[in-house]
Amino acid sequence: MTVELLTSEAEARSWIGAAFALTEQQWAQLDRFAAMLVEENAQQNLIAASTISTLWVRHIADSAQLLALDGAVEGLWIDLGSGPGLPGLVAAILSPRPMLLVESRRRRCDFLRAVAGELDLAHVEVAEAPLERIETRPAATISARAFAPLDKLIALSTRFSTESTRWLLPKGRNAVKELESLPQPWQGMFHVEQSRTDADSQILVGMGNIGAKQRGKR
Ligand SMILES: C[S@@+](CC[C@H](N)C(=O)[O-])C[C@H]1O[C@@H](n2cnc3c(N)ncnc32)[C@H](O)[C@@H]1O
Repeated sequence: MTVELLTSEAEARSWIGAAFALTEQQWAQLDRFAAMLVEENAQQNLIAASTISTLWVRHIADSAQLLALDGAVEGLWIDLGSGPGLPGLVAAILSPRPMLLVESRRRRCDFLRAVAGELDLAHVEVAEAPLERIETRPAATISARAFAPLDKLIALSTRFSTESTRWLLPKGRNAVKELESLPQPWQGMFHVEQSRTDADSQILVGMGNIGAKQRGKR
């Protein structure tokens, strides 16, 4: 499907406002999150400095577009390797669904907790540990942005999936290549969506319990 690319900060804001019918409070929360992200970036490396001038396209809308692709309307969303909350905190501002942010680095978790606290996002939980050590919980949605190569990502996270889990995996330029490297039964669980924020990037959208389909078998 053809999507209209967001090419400016104004377009990114305008698309988010229209797509999610934002309240004033949500606008204020997104603006505050963006400001805290830029401020904290001077203390720890959260986003490339070169992307600060295009923060709304490159990070906020880039994260928000995942929520627009999510078929699940309720249930736990788990964001793997959340870093500064991309896409997890953006999705949590736009949706009241329970959000589990999994992040192994303490300073990043401190930032995630600070934002969730200041923005009063009581439905956000921060799991400060490697994903490998997180207790298994069934997820309605699993997202992972710049977290791990696809095969590793699936191996680490399949235990959180059920037959109705929605997978939202922005994969940049290598999306199709990574998908094609998966065993056939897993490939069939995904389709590819064009990113709204980068003409060369794509998002793998999947559905189901990957663990239930054994590697190499149809
Ligand atoms: C490249 S960053 C991406 C962060 C964020 N998703 C984004 O798009 O900006 C990957 C993040 O995953 C975290 N991470 C890597 N391996 C992890 C693991 N096994 N469990 C939890 N977090 C992990 C890193 O600490 C880092 O914050």
